[in-house]
Amino acid sequence: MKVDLLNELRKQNPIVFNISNFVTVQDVANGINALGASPIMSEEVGEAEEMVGLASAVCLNLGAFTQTQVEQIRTVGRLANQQKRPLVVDPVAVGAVHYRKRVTTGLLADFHPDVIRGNAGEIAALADVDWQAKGIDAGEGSGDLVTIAQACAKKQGCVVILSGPTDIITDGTRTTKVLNGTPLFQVHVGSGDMLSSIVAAFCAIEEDSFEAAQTACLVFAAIGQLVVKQSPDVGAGSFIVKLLDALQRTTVADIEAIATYE
Ligand SMILES: Nc1ncnc2c1ncn2[C@@H]1O[C@H](COP(=O)(O)OP(=O)(O)O)[C@@H](O)[C@H]1O
Ligand SMILES: Cc1ncsc1CCOP(=O)(O)O
Ligand SMILES: [Mg+2]
Repeated sequence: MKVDLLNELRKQNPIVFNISNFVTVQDVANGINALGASPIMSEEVGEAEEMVGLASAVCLNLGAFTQTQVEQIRTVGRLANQQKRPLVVDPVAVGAVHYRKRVTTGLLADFHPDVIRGNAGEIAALADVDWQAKGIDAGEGSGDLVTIAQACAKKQGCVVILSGPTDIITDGTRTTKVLNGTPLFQVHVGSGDMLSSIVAAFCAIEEDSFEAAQTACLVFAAIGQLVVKQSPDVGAGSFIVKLLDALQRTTVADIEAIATYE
């Protein structure tokens, strides 16, 4: 695990172009900014080519799109492939809404992501595995999560992150489980969206998407865990504030001291 990619990220301060959703856009921007990357957002297809050109990685969040935005997302995804920018997709609620699954499947036929990051309900849906997703949340299912993540990686031909109490990162062959984290991530809407853009930030500075993805998962989960260790009384409101502080201040050594993965 290359935890010191975090120092490289802070040194390079890569620009990450995000198509976010209106719910969590500010968390995403401040999250990657605090960590050490440089966010930029856009909703206008007319500037897509320039946006992709100036960015070192692109994150497409499918959390709340209109038909117009789907066409912007399609254009940006194709441009990211053409301009060889690392591309991360977050398929929010694709397991809970048939319309989203249909649109997302169409988008994934038009461009190729380097990493897909979702919870169990979302990754199961993209692997065509039976699962009861619950809105934006993972929901319930009985399948083995490592098997589901690997099936999704093989089907989609990219690195897959199945996040949750344990994050599973796989390219279909290599697989890592990150055991760090805190249940408080679940009481803040936007935790997953922040992680997806942080994955894009690491992809901007590390060519191997699997390495980038596993480091991003460890860094984010460990920093959340450290927040709770340092402030045991933290609740849903103060968690995000303290998380932003910790994204800015936590060192590679702090993370290495509690890193738990296999
Ligand atoms: N119960 C939990 N314990 C520890 N970490 C968690 C838990 N649930 C989620 N996380 C962490 O929260 C972040 C967001 O993951 P997740 O909740 O799966 O995404 P989403 O918000 O898209 O459903 C990840 O870093 C994950 O490791
Ligand atoms: C509530 C909500 N509705 C549409 S997108 C969104 C945010 C999802 O954020 P996350 O997947 O990070 O919890
Ligand atoms: Mg999500």
